[in-house]
Amino acid sequence: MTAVVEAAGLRKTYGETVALEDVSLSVEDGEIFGLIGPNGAGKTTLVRSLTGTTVPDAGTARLWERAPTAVDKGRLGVLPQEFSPPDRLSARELLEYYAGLYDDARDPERVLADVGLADAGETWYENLSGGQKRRVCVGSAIVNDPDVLFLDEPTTGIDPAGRRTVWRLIEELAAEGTTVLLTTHDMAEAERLADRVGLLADGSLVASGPPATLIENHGGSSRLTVETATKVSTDLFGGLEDRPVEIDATEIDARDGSIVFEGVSPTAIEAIVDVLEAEEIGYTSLTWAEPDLERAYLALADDAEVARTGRSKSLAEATPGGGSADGDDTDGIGTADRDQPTEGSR
Ligand SMILES: Nc1ncnc2c1ncn2[C@@H]1O[C@H](COP(=O)(O)OP(=O)(O)OP(=O)(O)O)[C@@H](O)[C@H]1O
Repeated sequence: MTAVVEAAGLRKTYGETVALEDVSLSVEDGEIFGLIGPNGAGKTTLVRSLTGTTVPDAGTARLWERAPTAVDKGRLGVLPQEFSPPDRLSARELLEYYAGLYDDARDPERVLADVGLADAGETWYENLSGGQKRRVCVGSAIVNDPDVLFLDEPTTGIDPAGRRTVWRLIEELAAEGTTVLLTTHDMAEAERLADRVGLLADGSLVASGPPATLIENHGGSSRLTVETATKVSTDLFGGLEDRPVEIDATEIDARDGSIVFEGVSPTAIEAIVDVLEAEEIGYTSLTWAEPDLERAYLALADDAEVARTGRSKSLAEATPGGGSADGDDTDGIGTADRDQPTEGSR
């Protein structure tokens, strides 16, 4: 396999903000690479470095072993996070316009159908719904039939059925050999589409690998959540050491209105239900969840946060009012007199 997209030791700062710190990755020919990470982690900055729309302070970005700015633009498809095409063109006219910029473009009518807009071709861009607008933008990024496609949150605002349409389209493009770098906050999207996923946190690539490997290594274990009308004591299940009933779980955690069994085996469900019924505890639902990419992501992002600040963000977020768990507000951001370095092109 050949590396088509490569970052080596990329660093990018904006004033005091370190947007990227020593980021290295490579995306192979025909691969879909998913880039995930919290808001402000540096994903867009990485995409912009790789597409030549921002210049890193250090390190190199390469497409087919060349500087991104030296690559024939006809071979690239780029869907930025925010994209504002001319309002007063219809969806069809917009795709025809973008197709006209390339010597060898796809049929705009076919692209309209591919993004699920065959019936909205006559509608002006400004009159399309938010999700329809995003579909046109996805269409405009693929109209030149690119060899490498950068998609920054392609399905934001698109309804679930439309999302699947776009997912199938991305899968088809990859099957035909297009290399895709996909930025997303939708873990189901990353899990379904990506051959490999990279997690950026605070400008650093903290983990990468196939979704199944990240899930296996960081996704925890199977979990049963029982929604109850009242708070239930874990003592009912005998704690972990001294159980009156054998509940096969690694951790039992009582919360307000729910009790969570971690590392629980399916055979334990019957015993749990027996306890609830014997104790006459009403419950509204029992939800079984296998580890998934979302849980792996949360665990990895939290590890990164702890490494950076010494504190768990999930704890801080669980605190009413969104303050930090220990009440320390030294991280609060003052708005007065704040330097806000910008780069003109953003
Ligand atoms: N042009 C700019 N000027 C100043 N700061 C910037 C600029 N672009 C990005 N930043 C800062 O760099 C950091 C990384 O931003 P970036 O947009 O790359 O994050 P992201 O991972 O794409 O976030 P999101 O998930 O919210 O889209 C943030 O702290 C952001 O405020």
